Amino acid sequence: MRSGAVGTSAGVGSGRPHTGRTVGSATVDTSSTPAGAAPVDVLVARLDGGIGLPSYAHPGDAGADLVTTEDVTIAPGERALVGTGIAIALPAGYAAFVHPRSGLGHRLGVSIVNTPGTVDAGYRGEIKVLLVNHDLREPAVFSRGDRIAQLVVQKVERAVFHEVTRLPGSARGDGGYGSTGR
Ligand SMILES: O=c1ccn([C@H]2C[C@H](O)[C@@H](COP(=O)(O)OP(=O)(O)OP(=O)(O)O)O2)c(=O)[nH]1
Repeated sequence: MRSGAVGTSAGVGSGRPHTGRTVGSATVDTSSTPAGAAPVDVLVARLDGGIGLPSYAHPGDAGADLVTTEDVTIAPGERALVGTGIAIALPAGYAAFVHPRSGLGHRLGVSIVNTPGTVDAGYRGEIKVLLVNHDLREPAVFSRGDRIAQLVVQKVERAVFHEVTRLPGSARGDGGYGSTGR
């Protein structure tokens, strides 16, 4: 929990321990994981000593912020592959997804070309972010240490693909691409 004028309260009526912070008369859930779920351990190698570990801005955030190791200016409509200075080893059965930050999209028109980027459990290289500046007029300017993306760690399934000649029916069928109307 961040320092500040926040308190810890016991859950009421849930029958289980519950941590929260009090904002006005409301209690805001500050648990960073679903009830009873332990956080997953992810090994991190810092490839750039001046860069910190990925970090969650708030309890309960899904994405841990990633920063750029370099100063970079992206011209309107251009893209740039940017290093984050970290490499990770995820447990088997997990992947990490590199998502854009909504604030950068709103403020600068910056997103990620291949959003979300997929970091495989077996990948040991530096996590990089392929930023794109969608703004038509203004360059996007980032300094070393600026937060450029967020990393969401998730469990993933491995599928076994079984070929069939005919798929089971469904309510949607092959409708898509606006088939339900506007
Ligand atoms: O935004 C991203 C996306 C991917 N990667 C790294 C981790 C991932 O495990 C690896 C390969 O990514 P992906 O499978 O998307 O790349 P590909 O174009 O299919 O290349 P490859 O042939 O290497 O799989 O690149 C990143 O660092 N950032």
